[in-house]
Amino acid sequence: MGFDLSEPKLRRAGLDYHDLASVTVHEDLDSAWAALKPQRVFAFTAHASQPHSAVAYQPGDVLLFGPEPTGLPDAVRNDSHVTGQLRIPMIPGRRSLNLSNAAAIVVYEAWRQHGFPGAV
Ligand SMILES: C[S@@+](CC[C@H](N)C(=O)[O-])C[C@H]1O[C@@H](n2cnc3c(N)ncnc32)[C@H](O)[C@@H]1O
Repeated sequence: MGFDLSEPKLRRAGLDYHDLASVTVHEDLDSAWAALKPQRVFAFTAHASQPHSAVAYQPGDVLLFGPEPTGLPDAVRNDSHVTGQLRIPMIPGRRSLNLSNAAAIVVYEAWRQHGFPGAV
């Protein structure tokens, strides 16, 4: 994953919201595929050409992001479970967004497409 999920750091990063998140740590990618049995997996990378907003997100979709320092390795991007590679548009000359911002943009887009269920 590329960062430490140990309790003090997670608590600090998540402020008082962290216990609202449901987090599962899988042993490795194969264990994650076995547990999730995904129909569709979107790998997010600045190297893709299709924009993240071009997809109609569905329940059960897996959104796959790379670790902060290195991004997704080629072997993961080209894993047979990955059904699409998507890019979040950026202004020219920028290499990438940080991981939390990238994840927030995509999750929010999926939530927006479904009419923000559960929002107030
Ligand atoms: C900080 S970035 C990784 C940077 C890494 N040094 C690189 O050049 O690939 C962490 C993760 O955020 C996601 N990400 C960041 N910017 C993105 C973009 N413009 N489009 C899609 N995914 C992005 C990717 O999943 C990436 O692996």
